[in-house]
Amino acid sequence: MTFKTIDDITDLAGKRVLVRVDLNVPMDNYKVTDTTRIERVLPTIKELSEKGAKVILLAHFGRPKGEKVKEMSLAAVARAVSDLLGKTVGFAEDCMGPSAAGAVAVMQSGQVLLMENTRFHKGEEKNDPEFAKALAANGDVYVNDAFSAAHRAHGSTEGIAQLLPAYAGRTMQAELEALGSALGEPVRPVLAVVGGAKVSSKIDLLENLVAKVNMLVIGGGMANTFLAAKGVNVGKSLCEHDLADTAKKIMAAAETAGCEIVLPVDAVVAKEFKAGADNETVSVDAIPEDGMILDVGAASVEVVKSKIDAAKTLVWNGPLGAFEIAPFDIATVAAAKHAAENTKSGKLNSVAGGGDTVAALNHAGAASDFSYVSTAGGAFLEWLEGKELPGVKALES
Ligand SMILES: Nc1ncnc2c1ncn2[C@@H]1O[C@H](COP(=O)(O)OP(=O)(O)O)[C@@H](O)[C@H]1O
Ligand SMILES: O=C(OP(=O)(O)O)[C@H](O)COP(=O)(O)O
Repeated sequence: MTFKTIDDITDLAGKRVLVRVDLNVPMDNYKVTDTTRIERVLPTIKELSEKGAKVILLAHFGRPKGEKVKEMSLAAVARAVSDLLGKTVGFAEDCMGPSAAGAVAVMQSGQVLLMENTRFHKGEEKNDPEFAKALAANGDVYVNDAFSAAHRAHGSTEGIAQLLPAYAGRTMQAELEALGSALGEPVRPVLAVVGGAKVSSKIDLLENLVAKVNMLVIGGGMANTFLAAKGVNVGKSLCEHDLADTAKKIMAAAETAGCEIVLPVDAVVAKEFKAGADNETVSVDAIPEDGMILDVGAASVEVVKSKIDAAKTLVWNGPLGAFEIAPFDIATVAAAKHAAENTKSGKLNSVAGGGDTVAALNHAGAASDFSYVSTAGGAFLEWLEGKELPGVKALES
């Protein structure tokens, strides 16, 4: 597929450039706790700004479902972008309408403005053409630098690209090139590790993924849904019981494809979701009724390590446990360090991605030893499945 890049935009000086970025960063009490995604979009912002464009950033944050949710405002993120860019980043209270237009109208060449969360409008996720039109009204051209949101056919990732001349940003280009060269023809056996909390939005892609990989380790919140589908009582754990049939279908597809599915054999359970909560490690057959699985147990970690040893290529999205709250980071840190060691010694090609996964690898001190770290989680897995990503497709020239 070919697409235009920033090199193809003529006469950038003074142009209003709407840049879709992914600023869906891990946050704690209005403080950004991992800045990787921001750092990755800085080259595009800097280049456009240095070439005299008016740089207008569009982004989503969390899943506010079309409502204005204070905790999901991008105002705090604007400050973090400003600090890392070393330049003031203005903030518009809305991504469309009078406040957006007013903020854009007073911009000078080279200035940078971040618009409020696009998902505060229902039209974003519906990819409503009227919403896309309202976004497009503030720009002359559109640049998509959010590879990690390119699996979403939303107003700011797909709809808008139909309305304005559309170009790929530097990170979008770099991600596609790096993933192509790291995983275009992966050396087998290939191991996928999938964990995290976005169960309903990622479970479907596992059905195709099992046909592409030799082993699939399932951890984190995702594992609970599979365990429950197998009749395990997961107590009060994060679990999507209504997806039991989907989980069963995936396990059947894996068997047909000859992909080994590895589920936890033990779990660290607690009664509260908080740092330092009292916890115990139990077999998955003995989860207390009032317990929550917050990490996979030590025996499961050993199994995961042995699968990493058996693999020549690793793709990883989603932490194995609630790594933000100690001690439920133990399994994720141990697996990350093990994969980093195997990569350093040349035994493993390791690719990991996802906002929280990257934060977890940084927390483990392992990110720099991975072969490649993508900003994308779900998008990267869908790319691996061989799916066309709507946000990328819309850039096709
Ligand atoms: N057993 C679990 N119970 C609840 N939350 C979990 C569990 N395991 C992992 N998580 C949470 O999953 C989140 C990351 O999931 P996800 O957003 O899917 O990953 P990524 O952003 O890397 O794609 C983290 O915030 C982590 O706390
Ligand atoms: O964080 C993201 O994806 P990821 O958790 O798969 O890395 C992207 O910003 C997409 O967010 P979404 O999964 O709410 O559409």
